[in-house]
Amino acid sequence: MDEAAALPPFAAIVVAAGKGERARQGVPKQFAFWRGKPVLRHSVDALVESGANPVIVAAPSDMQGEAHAAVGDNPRVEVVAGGATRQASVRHSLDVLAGRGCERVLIHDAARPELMRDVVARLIKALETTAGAIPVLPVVDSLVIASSGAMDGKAEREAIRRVQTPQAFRFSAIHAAHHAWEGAANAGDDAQVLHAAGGSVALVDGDERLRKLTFAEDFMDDLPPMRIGSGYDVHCLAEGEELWLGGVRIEHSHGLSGHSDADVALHAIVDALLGSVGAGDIGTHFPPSDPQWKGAASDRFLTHAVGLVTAAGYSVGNVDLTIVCEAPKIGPHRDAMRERIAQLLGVDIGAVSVKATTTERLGFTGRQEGIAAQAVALVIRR
Ligand SMILES: C[C@@](CO)(OP(=O)(O)O)[C@H](O)COP(=O)(O)OP(=O)(O)OC[C@H]1O[C@@H](n2ccc(N)nc2=O)[C@H](O)[C@@H]1O
Repeated sequence: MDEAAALPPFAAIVVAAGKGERARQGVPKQFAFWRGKPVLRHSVDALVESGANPVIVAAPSDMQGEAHAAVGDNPRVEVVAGGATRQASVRHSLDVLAGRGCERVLIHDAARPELMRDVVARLIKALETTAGAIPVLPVVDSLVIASSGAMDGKAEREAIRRVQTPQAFRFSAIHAAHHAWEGAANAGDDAQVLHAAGGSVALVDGDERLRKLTFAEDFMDDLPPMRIGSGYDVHCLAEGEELWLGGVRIEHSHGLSGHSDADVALHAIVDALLGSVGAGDIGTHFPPSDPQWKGAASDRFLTHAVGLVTAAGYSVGNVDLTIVCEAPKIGPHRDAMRERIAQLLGVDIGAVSVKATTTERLGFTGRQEGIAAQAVALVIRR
């Protein structure tokens, strides 16, 4: 039987308002790519698939757009502004849910991307008998009490558990507890808030896969050492247009027409880089229907693609570009293109190959109606 179908109705809150600088991903870690999509997207999708409705995502107030982009268009997901602290984000999200008849709520940290349906089911079931339930794991290492840098006794690990999220609560209990919280210091988690209000908190089995992504190396431990991507683009040749190829302006009887500067060579490289980390294609990031890209220089598209490769935990290894056209001759401009592309990619010129070929006057390129370009990119785990 489908587990989601067996669960009673519940809402979810995903706290994603932190800065996450320790992960050094260039963006807050909840928006960094991990296993092919933003960290935040993983648990939001898992909660939606488990039946959570709605899923409230508390994101930084100045990154609401990034949060919407990260979670995609899902009618069951609502993005709200988080607060200055995790607790403020949770309290505000609970207030957003108030009055909607919500009886159960899961509260989850976005930095824990792997969320298993069986953990959700265990947590929701525990609410039949307690006001709160949290997933925990035993401590396997021996523990010591430290004092001034020295061992000051042994701690009984049997009495200690490692706590994870999501944490499940009867809505009325946790909502009241957050508003009653007197603690000057920020509560470590929501179970402590409920416990301080006298609520009972049950322990259920957690899962090692629910680990929190905190440091840069957390983003790399399972990444394949290398990934490749390919890109292909075409643009029409037209009189009165400028000809930009490989980031270089070339004098020619015709130029390329398009929404941007139509640099078909850079576009192929952009798609190869985006493809290497599964980040869509150039048109999803820079829609030709979006007026802001009218006449845009394509080097900014390449810079954006390199940023996404970096955020995914990779750096550019090498790129191999082939320009397909009868004219102009690419040879005289090859090294200028290689130099400009290497500069944009942040790699040595030796990592950039620029080739050219005619199609023996065959097809649209042979009739000089347009220029095509294809590229392959290798990215290497940082
Ligand atoms: C660089 C930009 C800047 O706006 O414009 P140009 O200067 O090339 O015109 C665009 O990003 C250039 O996007 P590009 O992807 O080459 O344009 P198109 O071929 O028209 O595709 C636009 C979008 O439609 C999608 N698409 C395209 C063809 C197709 N049969 N189905 C699709 O879903 C693609 O995934 C792409 O995201």
